Amino acid sequence: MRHFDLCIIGSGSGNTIVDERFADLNIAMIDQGIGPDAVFGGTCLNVGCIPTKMFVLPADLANSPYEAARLGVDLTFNKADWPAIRDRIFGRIDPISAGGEEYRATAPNVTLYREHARFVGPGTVQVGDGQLTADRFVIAAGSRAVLPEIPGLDAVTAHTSDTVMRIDALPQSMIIIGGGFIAAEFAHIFSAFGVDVTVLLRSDRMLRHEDDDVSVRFTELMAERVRIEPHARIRRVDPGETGGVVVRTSHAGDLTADLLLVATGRRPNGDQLEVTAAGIDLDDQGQVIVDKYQRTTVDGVFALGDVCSPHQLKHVANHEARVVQHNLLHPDAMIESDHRFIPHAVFSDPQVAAVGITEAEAIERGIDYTAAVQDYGSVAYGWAMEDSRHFAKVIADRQTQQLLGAHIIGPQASSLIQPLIQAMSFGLPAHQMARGQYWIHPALPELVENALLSLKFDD
Ligand SMILES: Cc1cc2nc3c(=O)[nH]c(=O)nc-3n(C[C@H](O)[C@H](O)[C@H](O)COP(=O)(O)OP(=O)(O)OC[C@H]3O[C@@H](n4cnc5c(N)ncnc54)[C@H](O)[C@@H]3O)c2cc1C
Ligand SMILES: NC(=O)c1ccc[n+]([C@@H]2O[C@H](COP(=O)([O-])OP(=O)(O)OC[C@H]3O[C@@H](n4cnc5c(N)ncnc54)[C@H](O)[C@@H]3O)[C@@H](O)[C@H]2O)c1
Repeated sequence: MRHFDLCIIGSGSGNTIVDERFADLNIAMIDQGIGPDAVFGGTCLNVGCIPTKMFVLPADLANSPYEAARLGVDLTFNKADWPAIRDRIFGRIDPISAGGEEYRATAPNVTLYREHARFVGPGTVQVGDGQLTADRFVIAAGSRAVLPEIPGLDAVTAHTSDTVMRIDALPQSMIIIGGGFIAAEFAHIFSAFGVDVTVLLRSDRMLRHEDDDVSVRFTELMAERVRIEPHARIRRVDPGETGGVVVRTSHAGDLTADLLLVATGRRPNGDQLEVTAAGIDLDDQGQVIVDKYQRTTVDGVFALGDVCSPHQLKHVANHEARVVQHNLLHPDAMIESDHRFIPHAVFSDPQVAAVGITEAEAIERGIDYTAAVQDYGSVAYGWAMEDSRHFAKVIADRQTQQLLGAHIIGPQASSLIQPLIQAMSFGLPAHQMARGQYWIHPALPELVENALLSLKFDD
């Protein structure tokens, strides 16, 4: 049985840990691969953040005639050349994945295993037919798409985000089950490309974890482009008579489509890694339990990213990887992860971005807060855009003026949110942030300035 100084399981953010400072360690890296082709490099690069955003860009263009017409420009959307878009995107991504694998496979102090791993005892991992041991482990095994228990689902082709970006041709129609991040982004992508999209929701709204004002507005705006079925009650799924699927519901009868996309959340992979065989504890959500140093319940075993975090976001996985990297190198001077103000963005149309608490959470926690909603159309650039649909909402502590939450729905939301993340991270009070700096006129960040100035404080 081979023994290593360090074993890293997962080549997503886990792959960022090993650099020249680890040159004197004998390292095993294990990755079974991701997506239909079991590629190297994890979710974000291959089947997550990067390809989705590369599809969003042409989708935004395909959707632009609608906006252009409002402003007096006559554009026509003719068609999306799906194979060309798909092949351009993966023609750029696949070589990066292959190059990353080659780099790791040829590193003198790294042994790369491209197989499924599972713990069989403390400090011992089964990899394919063999076993290995290591002094220290990093569990960076990510998460996987969950398929809900719907009768018949296993007898139809149910796409997930892992497969839907590589389909041969655009379908004419698509049913999406779920109303979260992935549903919101793919509903935009495929409807912009001309696909007839139906979204089946368990609740009454898409993005229901966002601030209520945002999720209500998002659902209204998305409903102009796709069919949304709230409170959908799915009885079963069957293959369609001429291909595709039939989703049988008890609220709207049988719904048919050429393609079914399931986007109902992702489950951490600690169970399949059988971490409990090594004494590593999982919580009731299946996440590997870690402390503030990213240490699991077993000495010498760290975890990071989706496998241990309620925030399944790449910037969180990357942050935690930097913490783990430091703590491996400096076991006597460990640093803590900073999970205070974790932002997120949904790259749909409209975009949504948020950081901190929602207004409902402020009420639930009994916080003495003040909130302000600022419409895009109320600032110069938004007025020039003739925007009447989008807004920013800020929530602050009424006494300290510290920002507690920020929520933006509209163009460039994912960029506009950044100064608000900065203010929260560095403790900048709202009015000081608004008046302590220039805001370029007539640029869109004046939306943030005016939202801050709209907050009413006691003094
Ligand atoms: C469609 C989609 C879009 C997304 N868009 C965004 C976005 O815009 N912004 C954002 O911040 N986040 C986004 N995310 C989330 C983001 O991709 C993840 O949070 C992030 O990639 C997690 O990184 P990780 O290192 O924890 O895991 P991963 O990158 O998933 O790496 C885990 C690796 O471990 C391997 N592995 C798992 N189990 C085993 C095992 N037992 N044996 C061997 N190998 C194993 C897997 O094959 C995988 O390669 C998106 C996710 C999806 C699905
Ligand atoms: N832009 C981004 O940062 C981005 C983009 C995509 C994915 N992600 C990450 O990936 C994760 C997974 O995305 P997701 O959209 O699959 O999950 P999600 O948690 O965002 O949404 C899941 C949706 O499925 C619904 N649902 C759950 N079980 C269901 C069932 N049995 N029947 C019907 N509906 C059901 C939920 O009500 C919810 O609407 C996200 O939570 C996010 O962390 C991030």
